[in-house]
Amino acid sequence: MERPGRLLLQSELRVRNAAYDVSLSRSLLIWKRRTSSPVYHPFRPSVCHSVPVSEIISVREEEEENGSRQRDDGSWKKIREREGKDCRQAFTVLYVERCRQHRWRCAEVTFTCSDEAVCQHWVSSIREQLASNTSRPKHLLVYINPYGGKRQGKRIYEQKVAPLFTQAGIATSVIVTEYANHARDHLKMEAELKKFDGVVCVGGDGMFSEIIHGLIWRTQIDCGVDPNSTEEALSPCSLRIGIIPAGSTDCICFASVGTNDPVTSALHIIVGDSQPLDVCSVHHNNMFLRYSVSLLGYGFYGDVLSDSERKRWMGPARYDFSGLKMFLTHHYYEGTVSYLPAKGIIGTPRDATRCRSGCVICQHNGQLNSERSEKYEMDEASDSESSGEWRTIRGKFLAINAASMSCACPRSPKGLSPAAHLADGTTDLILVRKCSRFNFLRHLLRHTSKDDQFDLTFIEVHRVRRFRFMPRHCQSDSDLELDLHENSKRQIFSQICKDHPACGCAPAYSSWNCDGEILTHTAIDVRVHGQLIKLFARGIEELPVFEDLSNPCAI
Ligand SMILES: CCCCCCCCCCCCC/C=C/[C@@H](O)[C@H](CO)NC(=O)CCCCCCCCCCCCCCC
Ligand SMILES: Nc1ncnc2c1ncn2[C@@H]1O[C@H](COP(=O)(O)OP(=O)(O)OP(=O)(O)O)[C@@H](O)[C@H]1O
Ligand SMILES: [Ca+2]
Repeated sequence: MERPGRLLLQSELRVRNAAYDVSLSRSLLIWKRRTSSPVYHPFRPSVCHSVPVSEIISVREEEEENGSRQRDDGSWKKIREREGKDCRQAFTVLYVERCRQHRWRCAEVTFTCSDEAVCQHWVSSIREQLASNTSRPKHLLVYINPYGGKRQGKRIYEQKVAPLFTQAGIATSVIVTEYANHARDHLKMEAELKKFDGVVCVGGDGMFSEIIHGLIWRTQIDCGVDPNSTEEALSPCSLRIGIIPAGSTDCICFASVGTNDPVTSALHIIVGDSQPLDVCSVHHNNMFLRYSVSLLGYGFYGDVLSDSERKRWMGPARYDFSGLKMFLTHHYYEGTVSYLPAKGIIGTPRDATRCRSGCVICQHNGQLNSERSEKYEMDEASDSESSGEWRTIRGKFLAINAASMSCACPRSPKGLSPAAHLADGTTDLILVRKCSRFNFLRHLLRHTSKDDQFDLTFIEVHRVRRFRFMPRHCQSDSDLELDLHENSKRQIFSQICKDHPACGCAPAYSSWNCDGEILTHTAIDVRVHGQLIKLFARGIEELPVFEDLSNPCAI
């Protein structure tokens, strides 16, 4: 609980006709029921509420006419007329109320006071406090994907989010995308980012990935950095991004807020939260492909995604059907993984830490990472293969997953890598070697339970800063032209085999699932850029501990 600062205002006001002592300080609004009778009522708890000023959404005056009160949205609210008393002034405070499972909702309380001047003073004082909070957005650029998830993006925004933004006095420019990559291209070329202090993504993980692609690209261009380079450090984006979940997995929203509820996300945007986030850049032979913040998956998750793309009409259920189909098909893929283990960090993929609000591991490793990037700039040779720090693993894999965050989502509440951190500058590389369906099912089941996901013999996990993957069939460039014919023949066969599952042979290639989009290449080079972007979120809050004695109501 925040300690109350210096008192700014203190009055006796009424809430539903009961008398309350109401006080406003720099950090808290408190209203405490006056125990009217001098005798202490041992059974009546002295009702006291306190709300941090940083979580007040807005304050509005209530006009009153003949005993009933008109709200801003035109609906009428009866108030009990006080016999013979003069007309009373009233104002309503809207504030964040925490519910179960990290959900937030907008609660309101109406104060009536006898004297109009007092009422005006309260409204203007609270408004002054809100206006002085510079981390709150004033003008947002909103992209709505009408096509993702259950195709409810527009309805979700219009019914649940826009009214809250209006209440909070936030101006919005809304763009409903008409085709894939519309948002990315608009951000790259047309958007005048100077006008806005935030971007809102109404859609799923794929839409978010598209938006950060546009935003990061634009930021590099504006800062004179070549976005294609594999060695140059990228410039961080100053604009925060809010996610209104309207997709099928929504794991980025789930892992950074703790729930995929649109109202909760809208409230985190309104109060102006800020959560840094790692971003992976993916290249193929020095050509930039895409950014990833949640899952880069080859093998199982890649096949699930490519099979589900044809079933988008099923909405989110498409993943379960494709998942079952790919589980039964049980293909494995050969290739070589090389990675650069993260040095000098605290935390491992199998420790008991969890990334929560104010995560010390992200703060510690994040700084380390920024210091390192200066050093890195100097002697970037240190990262080349010759430095000997790189590890290489060759083998047959059912899945190769790089989780830059826990990837917690409704399907898998703990996530693919429960101890992964949002902003620690690393990604957890999970290698699932060829094994029996039974064992693979044991591994999958652990995604939905709390057991240690990695204590199985055929699984290994490494916390890395960079990694590369080369499928076995993809020869190194030198001898490529020699058996190009051989290769293309094999690719043709593998394509034929892929299209006709009846044929028993396993295809040589899977595809990479990059935040829910299929990558165009399988041989990739991935780098983690620590805390490259920021979300309108605060990480998953620890469950509220019992009100400690420093609770302002206890005074
Ligand atoms: C038997 C129960 C097994 C339950 C296994 C649950 C695993 C769920 C793991 C979810 C991991 C989500 C990672 C997030 C990736 C996102 O960036 C991306 C874009 O949104 N989403 C997907 O690629 C979407 C990926 C969604 C993959 C769903 C896979 C469903 C597997 C079903 C296997 C059933 C086997 C049953 C055999 C009897
Ligand atoms: N107007 C549009 N028409 C067609 N496709 C679009 C449109 N707008 C965005 N897209 C594309 O739709 C794809 C999927 O969108 P999104 O990720 O929001 O939904 P989803 O895939 O169901 O959710 P998740 O990624 O969480 O599983 C994105 O790659 C995005 O580029
Ligand atoms: Ca990370």
